[in-house]
Parts: sequence; C-alpha cells; structure tokens
Amino acid sequence: MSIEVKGISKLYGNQKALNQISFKVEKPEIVGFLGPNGAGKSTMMKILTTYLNANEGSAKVNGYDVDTNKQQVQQSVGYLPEHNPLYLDMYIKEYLAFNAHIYNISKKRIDEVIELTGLTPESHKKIGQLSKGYRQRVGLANALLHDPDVLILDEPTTGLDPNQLVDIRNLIKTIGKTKTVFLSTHIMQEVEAICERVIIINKGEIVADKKLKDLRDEKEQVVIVEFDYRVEDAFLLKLPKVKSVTNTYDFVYEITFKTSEDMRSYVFDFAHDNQLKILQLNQKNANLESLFRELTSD
Ligand SMILES: Nc1ncnc2c1ncn2[C@@H]1O[C@H](COP(=O)(O)OP(=O)(O)OP(=O)(O)O)[C@@H](O)[C@H]1O
Repeated sequence: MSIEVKGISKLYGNQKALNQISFKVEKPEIVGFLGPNGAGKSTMMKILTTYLNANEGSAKVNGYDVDTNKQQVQQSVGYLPEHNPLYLDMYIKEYLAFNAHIYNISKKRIDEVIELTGLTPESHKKIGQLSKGYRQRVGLANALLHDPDVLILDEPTTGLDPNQLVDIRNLIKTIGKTKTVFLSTHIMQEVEAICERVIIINKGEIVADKKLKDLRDEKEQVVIVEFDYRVEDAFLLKLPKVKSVTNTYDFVYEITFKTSEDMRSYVFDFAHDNQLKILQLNQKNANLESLFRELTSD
C-alpha cells in the first residue's frame, strides 16, 4: 500500500479542517482527491508530505509513518504544492540543480526530468520569465527529481491553457502507470480525464471513495424520445437497462436507464425494429459533475 490514512483529524484553532479521514491508495494508481474550496484537500496533502502534523489518527506513505519517519516519507514523495514556491531569479537548470544537490542527485537526472516535463525548449530561461504553465512544469520536474514512488500534486493544472492542460494531464497519466499519483482538484473533468479512482471530500469528511467506472455505472440517464404515434409503456420497458418509462406529452416519452452509457442508439434501433419513426431523441445525462454537486452542496 502506497498511502494509508487512518482516522486523521486536523484542527486549526477550533476549526476542524479534517474529521476522521481514512483511505488507502495502491501502486500504481492515480487517485483524484476532489472537493470544493476549503474542503480540506491541501491540509490532507500537507499531512501526507510531513509539512503539517495531524491532531488525531495516523498516516503512512510507502510504509513510513508521517510522524515518526518524516525523512523516509520525504524521500518517497514528490510534492507539488498548491502555491509552488519557485526562485524566480534562477534559471530552470540552476533551480533544479540547487534542489538536486540537496538530495545528491546526478546532472543526468536533471536533464531527464527537463525532457520528461517538456521543459527543454524553455530551459535557457529564468523561472521568472516563464508562463504559468511552464512554471508548473518546473514544479513537477522538481517533484520528480528524486524519482519518488509517490507523487502528491495539489491542483497541478490550475491556470494552464487548454494545450498545456492536455500535456500535463498526459504526463501525469504516464507517470501514473508505474507510480502512485494522488492529486487534488476541484475540477470534475480533470478527474474524468486522468484518474481511475476518486475520493470526494466535503467539509473535512470523505463523502465518496469510488472507482470512476463504478461511479459512472451507478448513474442514471434519461432519454427523451418522441415517436410518430402512441407506444405502450410496457413495450418501451423491454429496452435494455431500462428503469422506468413516463409518457410526458402526446407521443413524448422519458425513459430512465440505469446506466450512464449513451442509450440513444438502443432507442433508435428499437424504433427501427418496430417500424416507429423518431421525431426527436435527446439525452438528459446525470453526469459526474451533478453527482459531485449532489454530494458537496449544502
Ligand atoms: N493555516 C491555516 N489556519 C487556519 N485555517 C486554515 C489554515 N489552512 C487552512 N485552513 C482552513 O481549513 C479548511 C481547509 O482548507 P484547505 O486549504 O485544506 O482546503 P482545500 O480543499 O485545499 O481548499 P482549496 O480548494 O480552496 O485550495 C478551510 O476552511 C481553510 O480556511
């Protein structure tokens, strides 16, 4: 197990930022830690990277306890903090060499991470001259320097343009094939694009911990179809994965399916096989975003 969290609570003064959090992350696995602003994501990540102590509970990273084996935890973890602290006056290589020196890392590895994070075309520049996206890449390169088994990334794609977003997401996906990636975000699409599993946190408590595949399968979907004449509800109930049928108006039907798979083609084939003409066919999809809203709204 790469990350193992048991009953972690964290108080800031008398405000409880985390309340009895427990979860596990395997290797390799990419897990999205999703929650609205102020949910406790950064706090959890700071505890996992030994920057903060919890008030209650225990956490292990790569088998090392974050309280009693801080150094081994830091050696196992690559951390990209939300507010990536960079020395703006340093050149990219100089900055990475500075950090590499602390960890006794070879020059060859610096070149490797520059290449891996797509920094090569900008590598002659000072960090202060880089765009937000490239600064983010420097943070990621820095997190990867010591080739850690576990990557903890706090909102890694915030502020990136759509092209950079795709690049960084692809990079994270590649890394996640062999390592553990635990990344926080409040963007549902981000989780859909990169992660295999999502842990949703709200007000310091975990409200969902699921494989994305299972989460999608749980969803219901409504297809609105209009035929050219009346069809018996019982007839439409023969469609696969159908949950219910409502005749909402004249020849208009709302068919609820127990799946998020797009069922319109089934409805289309069904109409064709039964010599029905379709006048309209629309999908009302209860997507992951609405689930997130459902779980995290007041
Ligand atoms: N140093 C601090 N002192 C006091 N309260 C804090 C401190 N850091 C965080 N908090 C509070 O703890 C709660 C959780 O904050 P945290 O930064 O962990 O949330 P988050 O999910 O990372 O939010 P965001 O998505 O906005 O970054 C918030 O209510 C926040 O105001």
